[in-house]
Amino acid sequence: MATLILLESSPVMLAPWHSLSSRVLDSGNSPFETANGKDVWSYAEKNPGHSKFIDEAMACEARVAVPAIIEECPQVFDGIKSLVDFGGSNGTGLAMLGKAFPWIHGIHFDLPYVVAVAAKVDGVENIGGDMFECVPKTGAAFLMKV
Ligand SMILES: C[S@@+](CC[C@H](N)C(=O)[O-])C[C@H]1O[C@@H](n2cnc3c(N)ncnc32)[C@H](O)[C@@H]1O
Repeated sequence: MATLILLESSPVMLAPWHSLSSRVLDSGNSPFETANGKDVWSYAEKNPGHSKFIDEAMACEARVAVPAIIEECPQVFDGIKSLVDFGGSNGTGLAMLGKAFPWIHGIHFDLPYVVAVAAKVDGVENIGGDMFECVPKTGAAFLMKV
């Protein structure tokens, strides 16, 4: 979990804590936007190093959470032919699900700049897009921390 702790304690992520009043008293902008000039995902798009930092931090949490899902509730995936991981970051979680349940056609869906640098995984299709505008057709949806 080291990368997650390093991300959350980085100057970019700590600065919003000093701008909490922006939400309550001022413009209604999020504290992140007040501190860093853009919302969190636009900021990541313009700062590839920070985006990679987020992806790696999400992956270290996924390496803990997804094996627990696979071990504790495999029956959830019975009969599922296709599954979209919405906001799947660098695809770490979906790759683990695909390995555990190889009959599932996985679709890794995230913002285009995130998918562009995600690893290619056998049995997994990468699709970039904005989930608030259009989503791929699928049998099931997987959302973790989104
Ligand atoms: C907190 S991360 C969660 C990552 C992953 N699901 C996990 O739990 O490890 C949120 C993800 O949602 C993606 N995201 C944010 N807004 C999105 C949108 N409008 N459409 C698609 N993906 C989006 C981000 O790029 C990011 O990868």
